[in-house]
Amino acid sequence: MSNDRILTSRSVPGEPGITARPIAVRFGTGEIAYSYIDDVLLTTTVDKILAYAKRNEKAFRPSKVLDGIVTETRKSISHEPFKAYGKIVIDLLHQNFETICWSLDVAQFEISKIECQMTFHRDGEYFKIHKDNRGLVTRSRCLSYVYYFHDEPKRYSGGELYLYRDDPESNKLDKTSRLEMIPKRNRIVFFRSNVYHEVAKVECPTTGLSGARGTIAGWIRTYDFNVIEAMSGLPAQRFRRSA
Ligand SMILES: O=C(O)CCC(=O)C(=O)O
Ligand SMILES: [Fe+2]
Repeated sequence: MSNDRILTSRSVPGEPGITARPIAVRFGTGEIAYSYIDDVLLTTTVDKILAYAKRNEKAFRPSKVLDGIVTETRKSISHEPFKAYGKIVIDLLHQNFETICWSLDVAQFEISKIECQMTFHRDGEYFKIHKDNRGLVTRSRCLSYVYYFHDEPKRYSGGELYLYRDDPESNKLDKTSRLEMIPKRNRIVFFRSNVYHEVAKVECPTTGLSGARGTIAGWIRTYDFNVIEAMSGLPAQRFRRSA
């Protein structure tokens, strides 16, 4: 695709869990682009994250949307805020922030906060089409990231991440514009939080977290009202600086 970009990712000094893989790639055009970096953590770190999740399976709860648990919209289990190993991913995002912004044609902005949650989609689970920044409390999310991990060999099928554009004329979701990303172990994907996206239903023959579709996902937020308004198309005045 002519619009694809090859980017250079940086390792994080003093963080042995992160590899210095040199390539990130972008797919798609305009606003429904996503970019990714493959093989981003050491394989031993991926194994440790999986082992951590399985050891802490009891800490996972049904995933929520803004209105709480709404299983017609979102079905999965999450662990939030996710501290263990979250720091590695957050360091990685800080270190590669310039590259990530460039890959998505977003001007660099002042980061207020990076959120982080660990989620598993098991057999039959999904997340229907949504944007990550439509609520008052989520409006300051600018960029979304998703790090993928799962047992090897991969046991599940489905679970694709689909991105959709807004039709510029009607400002409504254009379902015909679907861009597909098939989750790959040890890949981190980035997209703008104002892009419609969905997680297709997962099919997985195993139970529990074994073989399921694991992610560490979250959002890079800003304080900057101008950026919030430009990215979300919604008024930002009601945010305090801490939001
Ligand atoms: O798991 C994914 O691929 C996307 C997750 C997502 O859309 C979210 O957590 O808001
Ligand atoms: Fe999302």
